[in-house]
Amino acid sequence: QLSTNFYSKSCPKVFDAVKSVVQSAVNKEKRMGASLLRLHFHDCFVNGCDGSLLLDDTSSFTGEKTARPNNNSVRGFEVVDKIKSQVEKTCPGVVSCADILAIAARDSVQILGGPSWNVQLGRRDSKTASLAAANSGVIPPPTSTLSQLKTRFQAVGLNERDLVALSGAHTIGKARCTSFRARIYNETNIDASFAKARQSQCPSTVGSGDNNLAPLDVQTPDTFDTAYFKNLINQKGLLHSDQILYNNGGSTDSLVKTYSGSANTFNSDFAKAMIKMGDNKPLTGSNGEIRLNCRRPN
Ligand code: HEM
Ligand SMILES: [Ca+2]
Ligand SMILES: [Ca+2]
Repeated sequence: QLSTNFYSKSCPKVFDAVKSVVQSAVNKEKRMGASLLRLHFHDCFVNGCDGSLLLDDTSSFTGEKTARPNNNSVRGFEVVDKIKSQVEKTCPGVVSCADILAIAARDSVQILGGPSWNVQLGRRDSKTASLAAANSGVIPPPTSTLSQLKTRFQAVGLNERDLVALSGAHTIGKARCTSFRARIYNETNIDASFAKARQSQCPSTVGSGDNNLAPLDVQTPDTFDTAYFKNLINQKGLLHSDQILYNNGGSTDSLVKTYSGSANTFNSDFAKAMIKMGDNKPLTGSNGEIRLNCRRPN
């Protein structure tokens, strides 16, 4: 039901408006591109791409921001607010927050050196959000096995190829010590000097240094490239869920090799998979609403 020309009459300037805010946010801090990309993922995996993640808690529901995968982790809400207020100035009441996340994700990837694609549009915003849904495991934890990752992606219409391509998003951005502690101290499929370097900033004791950050891609944390896949081949994946994609004999090993050697294949598969992910259960027609403020229902 979505289409690339959804706003061509009602808000043709939406693309310029989003892009300019994303550009200045990334100019200020490269990591923000990663953070914006992740927001679209965490929105789409919980009850579809409906902007639910953006809602603050209200008296009638507790939202998703404090859910396990999100708490002290997802960021970029102020940038989304800035985009929304720019877009509202240009075309009041027309563009959904869910669509803004999809466009901002695309722009972020492109600005950091990755592919671009035509974003499918026409999503509407949810009037509510669910802490329980966000905590239910639909967003897989970094401790997941490969088969758990596949199941979670399959549940939203994404296959194994999409899983590997989309995991390539970890070519940018950062993770907290608490997300990779178990891997760097306990696992064997990890490069020894890499583990040592990470351990120096992430103490083994649970609760100490939990929020210390490390780049997901040890080589080029601010560039959207294929270094992530080269890291996996060198056993330098930061998360358990990263390294599991290249595990000597695993079903995804050959895809990792393909992407590590071909930016064109990776870029094209990543773009396709992003469009598929963005197609998950959108609200359309008269369902949902166009929120005026992304943080609360109208
Ligand atoms: C395959 C399953 C996935 C798992 C288990 C996973 C897990 C994680 C974890 C644990 C972090 C670090 C969070 C923290 O420590 O605060 C992270 C960061 C990130 N993830 Fe994923 N992720 C997955 C897939 C994806 C997908 C599909 C995307 C986007 C298309 C994505 C984009 C990102 C980005 C860009 C960051 C860095 C964010 C920042 O620096 O603000 N991830 N992910
Ligand atoms: Ca959602
Ligand atoms: Ca990179």
